Amino acid sequence: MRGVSRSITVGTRGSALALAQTRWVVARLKEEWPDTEFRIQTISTKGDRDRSSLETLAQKGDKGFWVKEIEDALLSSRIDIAVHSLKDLPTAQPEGLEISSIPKRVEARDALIGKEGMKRLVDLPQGARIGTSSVRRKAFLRAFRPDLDVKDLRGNVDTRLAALAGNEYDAIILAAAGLTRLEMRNRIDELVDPDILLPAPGQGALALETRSDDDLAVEVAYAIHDRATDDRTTAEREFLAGLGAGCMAPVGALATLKGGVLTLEGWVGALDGTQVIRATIEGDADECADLGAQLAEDMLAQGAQALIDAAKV
Ligand SMILES: NCc1[nH]cc(CCC(=O)O)c1CC(=O)O
Repeated sequence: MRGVSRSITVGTRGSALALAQTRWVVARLKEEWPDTEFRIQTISTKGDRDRSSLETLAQKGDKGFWVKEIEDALLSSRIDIAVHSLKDLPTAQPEGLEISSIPKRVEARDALIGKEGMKRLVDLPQGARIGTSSVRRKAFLRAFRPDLDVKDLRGNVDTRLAALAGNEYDAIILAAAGLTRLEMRNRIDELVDPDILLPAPGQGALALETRSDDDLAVEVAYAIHDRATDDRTTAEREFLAGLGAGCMAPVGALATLKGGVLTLEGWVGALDGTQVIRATIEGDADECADLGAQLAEDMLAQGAQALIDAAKV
């Protein structure tokens, strides 16, 4: 039996999704550390309170939008482990904090939920109104189907589902992993092919963040680490970092692993859908960080910076 002498406080945002994924993490940690006591502490972030439009948020380019207050709680030892959606986490951690564990990712793709007769992207009629919360989805959807009316839709998963029930949208797109964690996988009408809509870097994966010098919390968290997910998401996030971009940029990345070979695909799109730069790189999984950085360089040479900058204004 493994146990640690002190209780561990796990902190997260208070949204239904954040709580569902934190309860999942704590249940997994409990399996590994049956004699340890875990507590869950919720913390409100700027992202939970700000009701600005997507464009305004992208303009602010605010990196720690969903995480600043949680990282402050870690640094002041009010919590010991923070649970984040990896895609919301800036690509660099503040001094004194580190990502000490990345559990296995089950689903990176985006999901479509539509009204009757609108249950697949290819079946949507001309001009169908699609609600989404990210500039990445907007850019890639408009590139795939310029005829669609892609509209802003912010809020938590419940808010977005309620909006679909109203008259303003014919379909909505959101991360499949979030719906799965909320036990709403049965609501998904289509898992969108990554060839149409490349997921956000790190989408669907979780990250456990700790103080770097808290050996106990680091060890506890690491018990549910998944090496393959780490390699894949490291490549994806290094790509994002190499572009100098964050989670509010029109950037997609998805890495796959086969027999130690990592293949990373990256896209950068114009918000109006008129252009998508796509590139792929392949190499040894041990070089995952370098592969991401190299792909970013390749894309910058192809003019990616202008698309990223344009999406901010
Ligand atoms: N920015 C919000 C956010 N952060 C993580 C998820 C979903 C779960 C995940 O990607 O791990 C979502 C909602 C969404 O994109 O639909």
